[in-house]
Amino acid sequence: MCWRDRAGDGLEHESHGKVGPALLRSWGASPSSLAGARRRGGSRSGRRASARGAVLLAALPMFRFQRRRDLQLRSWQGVEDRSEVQGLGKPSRVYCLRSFLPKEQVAELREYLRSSEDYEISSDSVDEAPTFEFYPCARGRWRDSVLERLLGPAAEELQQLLKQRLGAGALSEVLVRRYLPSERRGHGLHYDGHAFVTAVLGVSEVEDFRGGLFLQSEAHLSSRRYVELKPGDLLVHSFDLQHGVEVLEGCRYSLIFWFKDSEESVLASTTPWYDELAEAEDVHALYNLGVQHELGVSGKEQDLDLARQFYRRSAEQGHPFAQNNLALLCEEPEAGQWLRRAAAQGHATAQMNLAAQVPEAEAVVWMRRAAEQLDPKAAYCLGEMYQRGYGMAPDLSEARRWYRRSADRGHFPSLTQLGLLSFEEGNFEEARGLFEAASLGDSEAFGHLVAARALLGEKPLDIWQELADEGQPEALFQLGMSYLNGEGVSVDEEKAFRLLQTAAELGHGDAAECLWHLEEEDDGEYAPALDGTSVGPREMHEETTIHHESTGGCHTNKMIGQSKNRQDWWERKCKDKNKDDCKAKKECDWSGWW
Ligand SMILES: O=C(O)CCC(=O)C(=O)O
Ligand SMILES: [Fe+2]
Repeated sequence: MCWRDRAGDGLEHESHGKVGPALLRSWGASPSSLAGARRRGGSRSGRRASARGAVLLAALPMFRFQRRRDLQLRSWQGVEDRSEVQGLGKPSRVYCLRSFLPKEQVAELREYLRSSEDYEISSDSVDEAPTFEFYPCARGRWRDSVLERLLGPAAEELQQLLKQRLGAGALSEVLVRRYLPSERRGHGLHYDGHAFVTAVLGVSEVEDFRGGLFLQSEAHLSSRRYVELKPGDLLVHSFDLQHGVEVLEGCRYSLIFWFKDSEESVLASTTPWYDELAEAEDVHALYNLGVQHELGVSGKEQDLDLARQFYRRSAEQGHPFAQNNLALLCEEPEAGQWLRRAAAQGHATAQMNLAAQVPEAEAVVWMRRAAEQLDPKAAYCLGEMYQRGYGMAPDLSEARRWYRRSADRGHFPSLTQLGLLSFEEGNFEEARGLFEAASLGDSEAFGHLVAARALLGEKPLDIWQELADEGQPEALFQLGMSYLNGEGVSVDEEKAFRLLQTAAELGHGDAAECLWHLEEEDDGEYAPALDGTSVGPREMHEETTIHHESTGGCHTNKMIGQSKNRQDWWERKCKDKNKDDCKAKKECDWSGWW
């Protein structure tokens, strides 16, 4: 059997004969579609919510705000809810400005987001599935005039508020996300590792979906609490709060503002606040610096020794993500010890990693623990264990059940597996439907889709052509390879190159690699075919590779935390850097916001 790390850490682990998932690291989220190649998604408005009012609100563990007060800002007056989340170290504060955006404005926003055709389907930095997101504002610059009109004043008000309260704050990105049943269902627990302060605006009506944004104070799912955001409510939190999204039913739209500490950090894409906090042994800052040095991102050089040092300092304080990532960077027996510590805390990623390294019977136990925590990848792996009879008797109905559970949580490869099971049973129509749904987020499904359609009477090349005409990168690649090798068509190198080039531009790694090798082999012979493109195949290959390495393997992290000595740090920063804001801060009740 071959298990491939679909979460991918860029290394494409494969272990033939040995069952077990490849090792998964824990990263924070990053603005993924800003880095690396992009693909444009078509309009999905046809798939919009039909569930409004039909979603039954079964009891979910909800996050409760403890305090409430009236608040007056420059152009907004309302109620602020506040609470604390106790994880590692000091409690982390969370604020919610109720009805920050007026109803009519949110209704206009919602309609705009529903009909927008701007959603990207490039790989997410956390789980590598298509993002279904877009950035109306990037690096502090708006690029969507409608959203700028609707949200610009609110972003400005927030920025002023942060400057007043914290002595720092500059709008970095605004991000729109949608969570529809056939597309994306959530985001695993993570930090917004690049953002100093995050503000999430409720967009959808609460009856349109079940679940949504959650905060989680410990590694295990049992500490997960969902936050109810009505349309227009704004949740504000700092970089040390771990959170995620899990839409259990229905459709949800969300709008996220990311602020950095200063305009310089926005322009340079850096996160200087971690450097100061790490000096005070802040467990979250240490972890985030570990990630940055491991990947060489956010202005940090890639340096695995430094990454190990930062992870170790965080892991020793009990941070499960740091323990997991450190385990993957050190030798046995230390590696196994860290992994067991993280898994014992309930960190699903570490449980999956451990399952990859222990004997079969124990592997099943750890994988089941991870799968039962709603982890879609673990559910997929458990399905595969049932299908293959790994550590237990094969059981196809249990395999299907776990694949279905995983697919319902948005894991596209599980749909491919379900399709293959239907295919093997000769149920080609059903298989075709499943492969079609899977192909949205799993490029492996394309080959199966073509096979199923061929068995239903169509010509494979016609199908690839049809999919290529729709701009599917895998189809462009396959068709390109057919023209290159003369498979089913006469050889046409120029056409092949154009197809491969388009596929590579859309982020198809194999296409970029193929172009790169061909250019190497043929010593620039094909250069004319590549004229007029801004990025040559070599650069494209490198870009795609960097994209995979920096964003892959990103199963996310499980802990909410808070920064030790943060108050001291803010005070110091305020004193050193912004005396005027410091004065304003005192007038504005410093104790309220951090
Ligand atoms: O969809 C949301 O409300 C939040 C998404 C999120 O946490 C993120 O994009 O980092
Ligand atoms: Fe986030």
